[in-house]
Amino acid sequence: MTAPVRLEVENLAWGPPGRPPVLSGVSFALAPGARLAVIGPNGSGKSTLLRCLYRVNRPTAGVVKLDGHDLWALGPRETARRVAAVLQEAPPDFAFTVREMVEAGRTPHAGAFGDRGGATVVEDAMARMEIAGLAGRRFATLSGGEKQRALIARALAQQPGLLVLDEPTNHLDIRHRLEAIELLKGLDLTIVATLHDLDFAADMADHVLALEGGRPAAFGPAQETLAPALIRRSFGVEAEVTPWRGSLRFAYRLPEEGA
Ligand SMILES: Nc1ncnc2c1ncn2[C@@H]1O[C@H](COP(=O)(O)OP(=O)(O)OP(=O)(O)O)[C@@H](O)[C@H]1O
Repeated sequence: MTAPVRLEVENLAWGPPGRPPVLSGVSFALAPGARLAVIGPNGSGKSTLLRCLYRVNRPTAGVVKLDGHDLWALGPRETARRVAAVLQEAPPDFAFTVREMVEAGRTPHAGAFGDRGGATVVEDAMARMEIAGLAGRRFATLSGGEKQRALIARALAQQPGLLVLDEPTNHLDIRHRLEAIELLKGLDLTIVATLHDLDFAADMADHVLALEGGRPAAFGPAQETLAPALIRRSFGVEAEVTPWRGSLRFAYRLPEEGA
């Protein structure tokens, strides 16, 4: 099992070749085991930031460091041992079964002598996501929520030190959403997740990074950062924020005409 990583992002920028950056000036640090929710309106750069964290987008400026090592100085295999990603884009409609999908998470750990203990890790990951009963089914035949749980199971089988998730509660029903959040909180991992639902951001995260137009608008402890002023500024809505069982709950409405 990889230990949770310390993640440092320093003055990060990314843009498509020959075009202005769509993400810039992003800096933050997470202690090992911290959980960050990245929030912000559509098109604010959340997925772009995640792509920089799992080594798809090479920064055009700045650096991403895992335990002090530049992500781009680590090879892809070394990165895959440390970072797992659960993305919104479902994999193509291939013929893999659910078990084979989850087993694919073990690839970075397979050495010359195979992957000792890997089968147990795979079974454990499927049990945690309640998909053991679906192990023999073709992934492509699963419901949206079942697919999402299989993708999280694959990431867990990878035993990363950093888990990056793009809208992990998408497609999940209310109970599975709450269970997924509890599961993430129970993992001894550093976590970065984009979340549109601020209730779940407050439930899951100890820190929040708000992006606006590809730039950081706020970074700090979740309970302090998720305040009405930030929500109004970021999303253009009025918010009432209520403490609730150690977390926060949010009610919204559009601003009154002329307000
Ligand atoms: N490869 C690319 N080429 C051109 N523009 C891009 C590319 N990737 C992202 N962008 C642009 O960068 C901006 C940020 O996109 P991104 O997907 O990171 O936003 P987001 O905050 O995740 O949005 P959403 O909440 O809608 O998922 C958008 O305007 C998007 O069109």
